[in-house]
Amino acid sequence: MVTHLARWASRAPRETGSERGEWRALLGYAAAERRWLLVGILLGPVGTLGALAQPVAAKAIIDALERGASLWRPVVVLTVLVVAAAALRGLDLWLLERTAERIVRRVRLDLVTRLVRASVPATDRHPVGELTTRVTADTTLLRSGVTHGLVDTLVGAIGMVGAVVFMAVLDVRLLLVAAFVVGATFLGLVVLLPRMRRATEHTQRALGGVGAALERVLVATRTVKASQAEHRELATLAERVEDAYRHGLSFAWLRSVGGVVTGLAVQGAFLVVLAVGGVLVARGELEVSALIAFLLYLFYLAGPIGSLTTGVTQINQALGAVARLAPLAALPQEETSHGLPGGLDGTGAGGVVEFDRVTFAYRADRDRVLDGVTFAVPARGQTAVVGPSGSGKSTLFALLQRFYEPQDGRILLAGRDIRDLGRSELRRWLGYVEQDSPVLDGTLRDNLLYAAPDASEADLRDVVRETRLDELVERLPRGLDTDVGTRGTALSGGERQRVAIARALLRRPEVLLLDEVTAHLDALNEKTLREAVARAAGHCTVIVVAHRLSTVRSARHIVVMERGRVRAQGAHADLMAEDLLYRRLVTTQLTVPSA
Ligand SMILES: Nc1ncnc2c1ncn2[C@@H]1O[C@H](COP(=O)(O)OP(=O)(O)OP(=O)(O)O)[C@@H](O)[C@H]1O
Repeated sequence: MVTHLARWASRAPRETGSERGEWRALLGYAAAERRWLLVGILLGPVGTLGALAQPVAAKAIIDALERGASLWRPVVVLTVLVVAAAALRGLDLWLLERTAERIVRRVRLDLVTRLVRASVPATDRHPVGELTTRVTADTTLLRSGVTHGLVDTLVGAIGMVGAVVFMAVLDVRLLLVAAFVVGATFLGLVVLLPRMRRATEHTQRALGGVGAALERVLVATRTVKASQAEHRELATLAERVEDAYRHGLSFAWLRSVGGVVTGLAVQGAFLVVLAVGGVLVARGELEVSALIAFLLYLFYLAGPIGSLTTGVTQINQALGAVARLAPLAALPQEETSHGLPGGLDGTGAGGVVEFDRVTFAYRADRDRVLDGVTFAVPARGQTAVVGPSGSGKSTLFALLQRFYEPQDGRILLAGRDIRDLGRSELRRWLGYVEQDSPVLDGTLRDNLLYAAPDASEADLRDVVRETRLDELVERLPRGLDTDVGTRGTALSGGERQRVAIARALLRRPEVLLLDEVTAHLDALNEKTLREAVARAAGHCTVIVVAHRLSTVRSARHIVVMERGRVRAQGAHADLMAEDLLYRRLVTTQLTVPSA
């Protein structure tokens, strides 16, 4: 789904930073709903004409009164005008609200799609809370600007021009006096608008800050409480909320000033017109009915001026929202092409997975995390990767799944460069268990079937048994259909890990990537996991970032990483005999004994 916002965001930075570009994006969204907007725009002036004609009808009643003529016709005309104008306004409002909702639905859908499909490096750079605020709060601002803002501005302008024409017909001299009102209002708007936009921008940024600060607390609630850091976090949050309040207040103040300026201008002009008009009536140069009609137009003028002010303010806010949403719309997406023709067909020469002189840094201006890494993983069985913390072990998995692209070298899966496979084809072959073993909000069944939604009930039961989750299923009140809670808080650490492994196994991957947790598991849990992984290694290739002695002992092949390089590789006994770092790792880090 490509939107105007995304198209605009993908253009040269010169244009994305410009008001022209923002306008283009805003009108692009409006154009997508042009049919209904047009109806809304047309209904607005029709209603306005109905309202504009009311003073004329009122004048007709007064004239009829003066002449002693029948009143019923002008009274009926006035009543019809009043009712029709109100009905049209209601219909217009409903259509506009509906169009606004449709536009905002489109924008939100587009943005969430882009966020979910964004590449891993792109999302790494944004705090989640801030992204959430953009998608919710900023799109709401866009909502009003792109519909009510545009329509109010147009309807206000038409109403103003209409009133001016009618007033000119009635008396040009009085019109000149009224022009003062229009001039003063525009002058006020010109001064106030940029300030209002800045205030909105600051408010929205502060709101993004609230989202980011809240996310920081909520993802680590237990750590925050255990560290007794609530008051510090609350202080930060309160500061951000206060910030949003201050800027919101300054916007409200500017808006009120705008309202007072336009209100005073209309009232002031009313008094001046009354005085000047009174003199003209006294001199016999103006009819009383013409003066009354003129004054009614003047009062009427407050409406279009109000519409115009609100409309321009809303457009201004929406333009700001467009500018803030643009970076989200420009988030680089993971390409989902199917790669070069010909899928995978069994094992390639030299091992199922092969790293060939792979060099990688998370950012171009940072140190290399992997530096010329070369090793091959034999088909079937377990290969363990060990090394000191930060030596680049988990990064190997991230590259193998193409979350990131190496700057140099290549990675082969079954003899084919993974870049030629396309991400979806590649990931179909892989199962991945993260170090944190995340459990998603939902039932145990949802969690187990997450990576293989089409797995059969029999397969599900098999995997549950293999990973010894059957005991847990029996214990849970609703078995597999028990809600395991937000972020899996209803499960123990060991259970979470087994759920994560079961989820990956159910996918029946050719290559299972397992990032072992460093936490010490009890002997039973560890044995269960080891057996489940050993069984998996019988029919697929298991690569495990190992933190336990039992894991390296049962591995066919061990790769020792040190500061982004492969330092040694081989079997456990050989490495124990030959490699100092490995020996040290075994005695210091891989200390969890075999159960
Ligand atoms: N998303 C990221 N952005 C930037 N740097 C990262 C990112 N992920 C990891 N790093 C850095 O890359 C280096 C290697 O990290 P990696 O997670 O691969 O190490 P590891 O060997 O798996 O460590 P551990 O055993 O502690 O899990 C570390 O210095 C880490 O700070």
